[in-house]
Amino acid sequence: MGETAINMNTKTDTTGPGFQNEQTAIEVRGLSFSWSMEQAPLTFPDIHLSQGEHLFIHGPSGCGKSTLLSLLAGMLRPAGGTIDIHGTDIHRLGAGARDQFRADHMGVIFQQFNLVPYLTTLGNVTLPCGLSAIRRQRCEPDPQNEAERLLTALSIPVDHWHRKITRLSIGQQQRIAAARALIGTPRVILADEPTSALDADNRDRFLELLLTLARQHRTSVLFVSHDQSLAAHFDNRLALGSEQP
Ligand SMILES: Nc1ncnc2c1ncn2[C@@H]1O[C@H](COP(=O)(O)OP(=O)(O)OP(=O)(O)O)[C@@H](O)[C@H]1O
Repeated sequence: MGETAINMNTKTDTTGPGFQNEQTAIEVRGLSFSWSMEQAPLTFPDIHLSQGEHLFIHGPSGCGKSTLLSLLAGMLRPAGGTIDIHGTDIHRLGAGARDQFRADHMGVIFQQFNLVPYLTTLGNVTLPCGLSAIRRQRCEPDPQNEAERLLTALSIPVDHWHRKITRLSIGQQQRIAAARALIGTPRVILADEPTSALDADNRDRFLELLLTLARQHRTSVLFVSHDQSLAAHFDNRLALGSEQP
């Protein structure tokens, strides 16, 4: 078995303005993961992100960006290393507690959206509030109103709000996945290629809204994208694989 770790030429710059003395949001140390015995393990650079910082993660296809987000979300278990989110080592939690921690504190935008096909747009957006009392209590004034405000900000027409999600376009579904991640202001947003299905106008509006809301609520954002033109919106960048930052 070739156990050579994939060479992760990395550069991380987490010296964004004004965050040096803030509370640590994410601390990743010595992280590695193996998909199988046949594949060389993926190794990841250490990450330190203070509360409210935004990190842009990029790198060539297959370098491990989605795997890293799944590890951070607690959906994959590392082969080695630790992931602390706001002081909790998430992989020391049992499966149920880890799921609840994710529901309470993380908004995840998956590459494949993971929307619930039999629910409406509003049903999908308010879903995290049914799974987490913390997220529900943070909605102003209530989950329905916050969902409507997010959908309006993301330009989803009112007549789509009560439609089944499968009757919406891919670009609309991607924005609904974003609204679901943002509702109830989680502490951390993990976004995997969240603008891949959007045209340039919607992409810019989406990114502006995501980062504006995140700044207002001091939410930390880890944002994965191939699209290097988006890097300028972020204080901090992390290059995985052989690509130069
Ligand atoms: N379910 C899986 N089973 C086995 N190997 C996997 C699986 N998912 C990913 N891999 C492998 O892990 C490595 C990292 O994959 P990952 O999807 O994290 O990369 P990525 O940087 O997100 O790629 P992309 O930019 O194409 O989405 C790749 O070599 C991939 O083939």
